[in-house]
Amino acid sequence: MNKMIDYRSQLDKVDQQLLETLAQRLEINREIRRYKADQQLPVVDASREQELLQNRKQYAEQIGVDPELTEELFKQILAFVTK
Ligand SMILES: C=C(O[C@@H]1C=C(C(=O)O)C=C[C@H]1O)C(=O)O
Repeated sequence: MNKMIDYRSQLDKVDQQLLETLAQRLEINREIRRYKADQQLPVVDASREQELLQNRKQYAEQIGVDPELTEELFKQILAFVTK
């Protein structure tokens, strides 16, 4: 049981880091949204998104993370930040 408490405490810490990293990304997205509005640029850049998804999947594979999970995760983030 001590082992489970230790594992869960490790997960709590990693999840906190994940959320803090997500918060950083979303803040950059907010700045880009303001910049694009000022410059009258379109919110979505489909070719950048395709390139990003390929890069993230490739890097995920390199470090042993499932590429499909990675694709799903980034598609969700991209849909959220461009809606
Ligand atoms: C941030 C941008 O705007 C949108 C959001 C993206 C992102 O969050 O990575 C990528 C492409 C765009 O659809 C950008 O053009 O770089």
